Amino acid sequence: MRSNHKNTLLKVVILGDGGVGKSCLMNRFVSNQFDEHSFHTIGVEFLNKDIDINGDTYTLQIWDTAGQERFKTLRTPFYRGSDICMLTYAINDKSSFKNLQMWKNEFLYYADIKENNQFPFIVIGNKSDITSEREVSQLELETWCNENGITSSIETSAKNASNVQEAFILAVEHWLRIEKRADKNETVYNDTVDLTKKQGEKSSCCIGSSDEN
Ligand SMILES: Nc1nc2c(ncn2[C@@H]2O[C@H](COP(=O)(O)OP(=O)(O)OP(=O)(O)O)[C@@H](O)[C@H]2O)c(=O)[nH]1
Repeated sequence: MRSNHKNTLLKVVILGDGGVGKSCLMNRFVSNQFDEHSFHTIGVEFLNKDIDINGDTYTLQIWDTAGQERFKTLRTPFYRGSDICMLTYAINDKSSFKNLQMWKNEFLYYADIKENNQFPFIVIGNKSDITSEREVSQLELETWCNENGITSSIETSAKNASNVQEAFILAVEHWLRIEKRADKNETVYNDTVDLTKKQGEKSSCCIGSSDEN
């Protein structure tokens, strides 16, 4: 009997300032471990992990990048071909939140993405276990996402494993929504061409876009 089970490989890149917890998030997700004395990443590192969503398997190839400015030339060549981008800050570090815009722009430029509202970004507010030191409110997070057309965001703690699995699932679900919409538009495009084009006539149809993210 043939199975309809699909296996899809997705490249996920994690960006954000040095020290926000990108490596710890990846290690919590992949190995369920947390390192209190995690070293700064130099360049990039990647790990694979499979997750199942609605009966299909997604192999996430997770690229953890160096957040420190001095490693910019080492990390940016790895942005191309990404399927998902996780923009990460720490809830106790306002400046890492303010830098999200810079990270988004850097990613769009080096990944060479033209239609930025069609790309699955997810914003991660890490270190949610230290709320007593909170410098970024949930409202500020929502506002920034709204202003930037981003519909997926979540607060996580790599330390106590809160919402880490959920963040990666949310990211894949976001990717799936965009993928389905692209398929639908393609079908509409093909139907339009087939149904309206008379023989010998040039096609001049265009694909409609949607505000929904
Ligand atoms: N309290 C708390 N500390 C965390 C959490 N995640 C990471 N840390 C700590 O934050 C520090 C930096 O974590 P990393 O994962 O190395 O940060 P990074 O973003 O990968 O840093 P770069 O490699 O320099 O870009 C380490 O001391 C971690 O133990 C968290 O969820 N809560």
